[in-house]
Amino acid sequence: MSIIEFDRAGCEIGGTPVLRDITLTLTERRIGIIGANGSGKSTLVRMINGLVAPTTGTVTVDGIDVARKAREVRRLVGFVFTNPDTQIVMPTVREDVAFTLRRHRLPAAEAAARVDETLERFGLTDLADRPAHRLSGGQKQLLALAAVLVARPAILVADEPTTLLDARNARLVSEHLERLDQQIVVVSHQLDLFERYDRVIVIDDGRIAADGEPAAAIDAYRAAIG
Ligand SMILES: Nc1ncnc2c1ncn2[C@@H]1O[C@H](COP(=O)(O)OP(=O)(O)OP(=O)(O)O)[C@@H](O)[C@H]1O
Repeated sequence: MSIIEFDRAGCEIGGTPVLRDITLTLTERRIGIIGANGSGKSTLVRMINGLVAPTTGTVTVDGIDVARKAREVRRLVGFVFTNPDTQIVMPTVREDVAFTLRRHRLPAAEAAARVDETLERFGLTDLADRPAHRLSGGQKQLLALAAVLVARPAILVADEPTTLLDARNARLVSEHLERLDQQIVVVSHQLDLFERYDRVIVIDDGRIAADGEPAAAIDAYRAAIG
């Protein structure tokens, strides 16, 4: 697993502190982040791939400073957003997954094989030539995952990846997430998603309010929100 390290990291946006003094070393395979609306979860996970830079302290991934070397960090850290529509950029399912690999300069046959293998893994083979924007919400989220994971990042960060999905599709996406070999960091309000995770961190008003085994951290969060 990679080492994600927050060292007294803080973030101010427009003069307002959003995260304060976060010190964390994340080495577990499956990490969940929970907390109330506006507590700072998205900002925290966006720091892991340099989408947001800390305004104090540092965040590093395997020793690489995300503020200084965001591009290098993004090769290690894939990011999936809540709304897959914001991530789908190509007309068809296959083209969208293949698009990610354009920067990788792989031999064409190898790139095609990787795309096929990734489509298969996410149950998208039969939909490969369909217009991506016409997929269902669940299929779109699987496509967003496939398009990020085809590049084989060491870490996958997912910010509320099941929020827009119905219960069946939410379960499908969360099962795919759990099966990944990658280290995953997932933000969700759907607390049962984290039952089998290795570690859960509770964020409250920009600070770490609890951190540990899922059951204990979730109980602490439930107690705090009454
Ligand atoms: N780009 C921005 N400009 C202004 N304020 C921002 C920006 N990004 C975040 N904030 C503020 O920072 C705080 C934390 O936001 P963040 O999105 O990290 O919270 P969150 O815990 O992910 O919330 P939610 O559960 O609602 O998604 C909020 O008060 C939000 O309004």
